Parts: sequence; structure tokens; C-alpha cells
Amino acid sequence: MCEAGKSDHHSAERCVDFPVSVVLPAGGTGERTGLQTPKQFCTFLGRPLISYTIQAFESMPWIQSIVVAVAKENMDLMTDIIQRFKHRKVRAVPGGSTRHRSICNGVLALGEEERPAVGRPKVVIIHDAVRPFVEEDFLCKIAMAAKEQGAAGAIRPLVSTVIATTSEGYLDHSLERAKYRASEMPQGFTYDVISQAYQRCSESDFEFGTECLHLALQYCGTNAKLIEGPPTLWKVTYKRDLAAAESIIKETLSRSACVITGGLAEAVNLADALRKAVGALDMELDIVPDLMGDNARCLLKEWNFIQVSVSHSCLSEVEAILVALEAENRALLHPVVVIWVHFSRTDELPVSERAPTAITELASTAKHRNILIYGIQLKQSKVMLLSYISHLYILGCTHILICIGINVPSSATKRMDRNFKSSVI
Ligand SMILES: Nc1ccn([C@@H]2O[C@H](COP(=O)(O)OP(=O)(O)OP(=O)(O)O)[C@@H](O)[C@H]2O)c(=O)n1
Ligand SMILES: O=C(CO)[C@H](O)[C@H](O)COP(=O)(O)O
Repeated sequence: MCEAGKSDHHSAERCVDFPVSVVLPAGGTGERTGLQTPKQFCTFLGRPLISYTIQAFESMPWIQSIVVAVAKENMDLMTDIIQRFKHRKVRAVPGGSTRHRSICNGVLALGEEERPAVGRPKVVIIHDAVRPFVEEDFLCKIAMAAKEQGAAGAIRPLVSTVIATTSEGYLDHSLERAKYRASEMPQGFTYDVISQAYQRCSESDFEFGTECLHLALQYCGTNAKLIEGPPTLWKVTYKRDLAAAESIIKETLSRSACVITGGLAEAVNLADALRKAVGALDMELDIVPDLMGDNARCLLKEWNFIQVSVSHSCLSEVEAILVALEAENRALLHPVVVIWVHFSRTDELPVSERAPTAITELASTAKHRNILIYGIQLKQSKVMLLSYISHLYILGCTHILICIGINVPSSATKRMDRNFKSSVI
């Protein structure tokens, strides 16, 4: 089995070379939040929670289709969300009166795919619509294990001890916490296992059951492989979880960036150094040569962009990002930052002296579209370059802080700080 590195789409694709589809049950009312709006439709930064969950799956190229099960009264709302946020792999089907009924409707829909290019999946991933933080490397492990074992699911250590009570409200017995785990999502099944489990299970399972892995065991004799997942898999259940989800969404968006190298050796080296440096900061970086073909998936993520340019005509590379964002026509509801890191050789004129009007115009037009362009010009010295770039942080969506100090004499720090300010567009 290959190892899927963090956010490495190519290794994930190499691992998951079979058709995978997703069912997102989203037919609940979210009673426990105490809100009128079902939690999956609560909005953060102008985008409903369910759209973040869909986007997480949609950005993985090896996911072929997604079925969302929603209550009939929310069908129009869901259709509107699919159109407004340009979800391309998604189809909405009517949910049921319980979670199992909603999931079952989704699985049935996968068997009746209308698009000829999308065949019946080998593996079906089931994931609650209200768990927006699903990571590709973990999902890849679930999909692989599901294909090999028939079923697989995420687990987490228990936070509290589980006890059984008597009907009078006294302690009956308690479970040994170390032996038990909390069952979380995502879960994966071969299409055959999950569809047979739902064909064979009882009305009581449909009405009161809470565990798909249990259905696979009881009705298909399939023992699921259990894999410990990250803490971010938690389910939005109470009102306070909505606030927590919002703050994670904001933080994730501002700490994720796509580095575009143009395939040039200096730029690739710089991007690799940057990836090493930010690894410890829990910042996610995707490094791609351009935004063409498969790499266009980066445009769907609402991440920030770092264009590393080496050549003279590099402004066109920043323009290309803007054109690509324009073509994608995604809803830019919060600022996206494009940082242009320009390597200048010592004999070159500074960017600001060569093309001041073009750069300023580009930046001010982009600003109207909620895209903030920042430029950093780096002079050749390799030693300086690495210390400089390795301390580049993206804070929030609107500020960039360059912290300099490690391995750089303080006089140089001051000099570079001045340079940075003067090269911000
Ligand atoms: N009839 C139902 C009930 C639940 N779900 C979905 O199952 C997931 C997990 O369920 P839960 O957190 O219990 O959601 P709700 O049932 O909406 O919440 P509550 O129990 O507080 O009403 C959610 O995405 C929810 O929309 C569903 O598709 N159909
Ligand atoms: O974690 C899960 C176990 O498979 C499900 O998400 C959970 O059962 C759904 O939860 P609820 O009972 O809150 O509807």
C-alpha cells in the first residue's frame, strides 16, 4: 500500500485508482443546535456549512460523484447552493425520516447514475454533511481499506467513560474506556456491501440504528477495518460547534496556499524550502508548476496563491492567475491573497522601476474583485533568500508578516524590512 502524503493529490490518485463516490446525509433538522435553520445550511463567510463539506470532496480528483440527501422542503435551497457555489460533481436526492433512510436513498441513487461517464462506484464513502474538515490523505486510507476489507471507518479515542444506567437512573455498569472507541465519519464500503446491507436490514434498523458499520457486519458478515482519524473529524452537533467550525474555516483558509513555480528549478527549490519551513506551522501548501489541466483543482479551494517568478516577463504569470480565477468564476466572498515572489538577478532593475503602472493597475483592478496582490522582490543572495522566504507567514487574509531574525544579522534584517515595505504593491 502506498503512503498518501498530506495534500499530495498525485499520490492519492495513484493509490485510489478505482471509482469512488460519496453520500452525504444532510436531511436532518439539527434540533440539538436549538436553531431554526438546520446546521448544514448555517452560513460562514457567506457560504453554507454543507458547501464547505462538498468542496472538500469535490477538490479531490479521484472522487467521481457526490450525492447529497436533503429533506424535501430544503431541495430548492440545496439546488440553489449547488448552482451558486458551482458544485459540479453533486446531485441532490430526497432524504428520509432518519439518517439511515437518508443514506439508503443516497446509495440507491448511486446505482441509478444518469451520466454515462460516471459508472457505478467500486467504493462508497459515507460522510455526515456536518463534518466539514475531511482530509484527503485520511480519506484515501478509508477508501483503500474499504476496497480491501469491504468496510472501513474512522475512530477516535473516547473523551468520557461510557456508562449504562438503570431505568431508575442509577449506575448499572461502566465500560472500560481503554477498550472502546468513538465511531466517527468518514466510513467507506464497497458498493455491494453497503447496498446489500440496506436491502437486508430491518425497519427497526432504519428507525433506530446509528451505525452503518454495524449493518455491514450484521447483514453482510463484513468486519470493518477501523482507522484512527484526526480530531478535526468531529461532528457539528451543538450551537457552540458552529462557532468552532467557523473559526477553523477562517483559520484554514488563511493558512493554506498554492505555490506556482512555472516548473523552473530556482522556483521549485524555493517552494520546497518554503514547504519544509511551514511544515511545523500547520500551514498547508500545494506546489504546482501551473494552474492548467488537473492543477486547476487548486482554483476551487479558496486558498491563497504564491506565484514564484524568475523571468523578466513575470507579471504575466500573476495576470494568468487572475484570468484563471476569473474563468473559474467562483464566488470570492472573502479576500484571496496572491503573493508574487519575484526573483531578481542583481543586474535587473527593481520591478517597481520597470513597470509601475501595470502593476498598480493590476493590483487595483484585482482589489475590486476581492483579490489582494502583494509583491515581494528578492535579490539574488541565496543565503538571504532562504532565510527571508522561510519566515513568510500569511496572517488572516489581508496581512503578510515577514519575520526575519534567524541566521540573519540584524543590520540585514533592517535593510530587508525596508526593502519589503518598498516592494509591497
Ligand atoms: N433524517 C435525517 C437525519 C439526519 N441526517 C443527517 O445525518 C447527519 C448526522 O446527524 P445529526 O448530527 O444527528 O443531525 P440532525 O439529525 O440534523 O441533528 P439533531 O439530532 O440534533 O436533530 C447530519 O448531516 C444530518 O443532516 C439525515 O440525512 N437525515
Ligand atoms: O458517528 C456516527 C456513527 O456512525 C454517526 O455520525 C452518528 O451516529 C450520527 O449521529 P447522530 O446519532 O448524532 O445522528
